[in-house]
Amino acid sequence: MEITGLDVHYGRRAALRGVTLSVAPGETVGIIGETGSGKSTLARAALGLVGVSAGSVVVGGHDVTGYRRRQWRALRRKGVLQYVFQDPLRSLDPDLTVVESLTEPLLVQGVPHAEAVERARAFLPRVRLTEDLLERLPGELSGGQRQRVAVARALVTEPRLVILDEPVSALDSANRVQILEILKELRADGVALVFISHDLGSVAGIADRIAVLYQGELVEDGATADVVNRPRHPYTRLLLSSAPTLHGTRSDRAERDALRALLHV
Ligand SMILES: Nc1ncnc2c1ncn2[C@@H]1O[C@H](COP(=O)(O)OP(=O)(O)OP(=O)(O)O)[C@@H](O)[C@H]1O
Repeated sequence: MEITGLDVHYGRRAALRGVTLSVAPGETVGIIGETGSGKSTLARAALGLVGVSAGSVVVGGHDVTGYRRRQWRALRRKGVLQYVFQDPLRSLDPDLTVVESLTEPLLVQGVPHAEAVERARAFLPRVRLTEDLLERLPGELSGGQRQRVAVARALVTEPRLVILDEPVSALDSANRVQILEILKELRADGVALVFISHDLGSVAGIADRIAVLYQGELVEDGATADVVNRPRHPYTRLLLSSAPTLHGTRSDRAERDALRALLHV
């Protein structure tokens, strides 16, 4: 995915300004930022769910910037990109059983029914789900199971790119760790992941690169180790000092306060 000079407005208010970001095949890019920084807007723009006022978005070689709804449907049908939202109930149709949710994207691609069911079954162990759940509705699953179904649905078509918007934020810590482990394993298939989170700690263990959004602008973009060990922007330093587990020590509150003052937050 190549995002270049992207501006998105809600009415007259800019939610994103001049955002440029590329995601290489098979790469995992973490996008972090506080609430309101524009993370979900970036995800929505990349998925064609919100109009852009300037710049371009290219996904899998397709310039999708001016795509209409019908073109988006055709692109999704090709299985180029998929998504997982924070609330699995938004990624899953509440009236479809697990097996129906998992086979639907394959059937849309023209995969025969029996083969789709077989591929759905075969995918279950990869997301630590068992076959006895196949006939359940999303409402009959735990939150962690639901999110694992949402991840399986996104990946069962073997897309080239998956955008995950706060995929672990609604989960307890055990389920969070489990989903992060599952995502790490799934990366081995060569899928590119865009992992959006307000929590640097969730992203740092999985991302090859980290991009930092601050008030609608990308203020930092680099290899994870560089961003964590040598952050350039004061806002990144603030995020790091608020995630003490990354460095194994409790950070200095005075430094945090000084950074906050610098950033006016
Ligand atoms: N549909 C909308 N209409 C008007 N303004 C919106 C809309 N959606 C988001 N915004 C505004 O755009 C800015 C960016 O919002 P966005 O949801 O992208 O941020 P975020 O970083 O994903 O935040 P959060 O972590 O809380 O989800 C915010 O100021 C928000 O109030």
